[in-house]
Amino acid sequence: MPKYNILTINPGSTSTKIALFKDNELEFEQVLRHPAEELNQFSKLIDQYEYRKEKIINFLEEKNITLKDLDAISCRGGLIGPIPSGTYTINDSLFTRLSTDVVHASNLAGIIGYNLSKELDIPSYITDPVTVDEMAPIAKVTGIPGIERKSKFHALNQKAIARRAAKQLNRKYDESNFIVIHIGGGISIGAHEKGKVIDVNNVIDGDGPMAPTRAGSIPVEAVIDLCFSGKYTRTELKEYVSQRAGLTDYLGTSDVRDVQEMMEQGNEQAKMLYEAMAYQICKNVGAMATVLKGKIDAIVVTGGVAYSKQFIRLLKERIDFLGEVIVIPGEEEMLALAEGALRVLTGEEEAKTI
Ligand SMILES: Nc1ncnc2c1ncn2[C@@H]1O[C@H](COP(=O)(O)OP(=O)(O)OP(=O)(O)O)[C@@H](O)[C@H]1O
Ligand SMILES: CCCC(=O)O
Repeated sequence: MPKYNILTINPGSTSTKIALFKDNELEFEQVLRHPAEELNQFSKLIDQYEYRKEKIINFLEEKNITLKDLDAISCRGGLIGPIPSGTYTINDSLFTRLSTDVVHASNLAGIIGYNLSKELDIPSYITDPVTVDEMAPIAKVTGIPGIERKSKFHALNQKAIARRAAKQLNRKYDESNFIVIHIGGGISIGAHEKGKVIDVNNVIDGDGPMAPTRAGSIPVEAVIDLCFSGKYTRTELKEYVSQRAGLTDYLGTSDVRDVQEMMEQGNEQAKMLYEAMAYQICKNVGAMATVLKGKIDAIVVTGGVAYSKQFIRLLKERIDFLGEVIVIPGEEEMLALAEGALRVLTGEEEAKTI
């Protein structure tokens, strides 16, 4: 049986991850770093398109990968408005959605992927973009008519990791209930009920726990005061709460390993903030436990910070009583992208379109 060569593309704020899969077997994975001095030449994210595309093509050429041998390109999907979970063919209409108002690096994946795929005459896809929306109507209600809570989270990794946990437990994902905690630069905590994420904090717009780079939920009155303080433009304030707040602003680092080192050296503020982050995560887990009415097959912890046994111990102190805690550190986004495309290429699933 011939295998499919699938290129996966997953851009972050300072790097672009690419990987080549033969079906779901990883051939190689590479992080292409984008130093600040190179990114600083672009005033808008969309302007980084050519630069990142060139980096990918140059790297593949250096590795002697013939682009013509690719069968499909699978891309991280970004902020494109609420859509159901699944794999989507990138067509002109999705391309337009991806390229309109690009405020998150993940949108660049599909923009690059679609252009490359047209040159190569192969299909390109996105799977489980950041704005996958399976939230129950009741979870969207706020106290202000016309304002709804939105579903923006690590959908790709949360879903992939929940499926893996289900496998570990010999269960089916769509017959199980999980609380998934993704702890990376941002933190999302999702209530997965029978394969649907019926409630989750909006990790992009400032909802949920304080995170390494993010403010999390802040009392509204203080936010109003900040908006009118004259200290920030609208763009600056948005950038601050989503990129430079949280541990980054308090301690000058978003690296939780640095924070642990500070604690070892007796830094009391670092210890308090580290514990506060764990405390806030647990409080949100408690909320999601009520969303699932206590019927929880497992709580699954993932993301970079899940590598820290010390942090996991802190979480367990408060959430152990709710059920089994499964730790799957890191993320499986590249594999999830390859598998998303593969399900379509093999006919197991029909690609969605918008
Ligand atoms: N062994 C470790 N111990 C503690 N923290 C770790 C360890 N390894 C990685 N981290 C932390 O994980 C965080 C990064 O996680 P991750 O790579 O999932 O984030 P990201 O991809 O940048 O952002 P996001 O997951 O929100 O998209 C950093 O704070 C890093 O310090
Ligand atoms: C949810 C997408 C990743 C992030 O910005 O934290």
